[in-house]
Amino acid sequence: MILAKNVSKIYENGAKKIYALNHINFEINKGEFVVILGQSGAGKSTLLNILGGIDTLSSGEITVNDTNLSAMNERILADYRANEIGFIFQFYNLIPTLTVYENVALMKDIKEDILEPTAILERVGLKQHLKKFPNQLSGGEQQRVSIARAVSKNPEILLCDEPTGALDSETGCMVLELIQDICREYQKTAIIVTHNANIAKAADKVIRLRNGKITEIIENENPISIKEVEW
Ligand SMILES: Nc1ncnc2c1ncn2[C@@H]1O[C@H](COP(=O)(O)OP(=O)(O)OP(=O)(O)O)[C@@H](O)[C@H]1O
Repeated sequence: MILAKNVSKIYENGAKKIYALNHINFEINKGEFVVILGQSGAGKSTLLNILGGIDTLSSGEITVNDTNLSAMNERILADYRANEIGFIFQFYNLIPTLTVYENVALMKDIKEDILEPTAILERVGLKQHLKKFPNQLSGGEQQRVSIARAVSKNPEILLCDEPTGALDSETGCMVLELIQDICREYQKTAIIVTHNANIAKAADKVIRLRNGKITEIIENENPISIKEVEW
């Protein structure tokens, strides 16, 4: 479904070139739960942003369902972001002046036929909180709103950048479990960037980055459930 061939991303800093991604190759199949691991500066967010169509690569090729991301013009890329991608960020990025319901329903402005916000908020366990504002919720609850928002567009791919980074380990575990369950139920592909190597055993595939290069790709035949992960 996603095929990356010889992908590089270079930032130019004066005469100095920084290879945020350095000739990487990988493949992600539909429905896979993929974890991207690596230390700070390894290139994880750069990769996620390119996959999400909010950044561009310098060379190489990424195809998603046989469509070449680099060949998309701005309008097609905007459609790709609207239809194919759901983003989940570390700090939730909810709009503080909108209610829980409104934060999800807002997606109608991006895509007409979204999943019904109340149903999806019910699925993530927030039925009782529809009229609350984000600052009246815990961090874990806010992240569940952002999961509902990402899933409401019914995209094929969920991109999650450190989704548990601001949460305690127990809440983080519940959030990851929810992402994993939702991906299985709705048959989504999830790509999760994290510093936390413990969740690797729960992934179908682990891509390990270091200084912009892939050092290892592991495929787990029998991934464990998030519940079984030792934190
Ligand atoms: N806009 C930019 N301009 C210049 N260099 C950048 C830019 N964005 C990222 N970089 C550099 O590219 C490299 C990869 O950065 P990236 O943010 O992808 O790493 P990361 O693995 O996500 O790190 P972290 O875990 O700290 O978020 C780093 O060396 C970073 O300094």
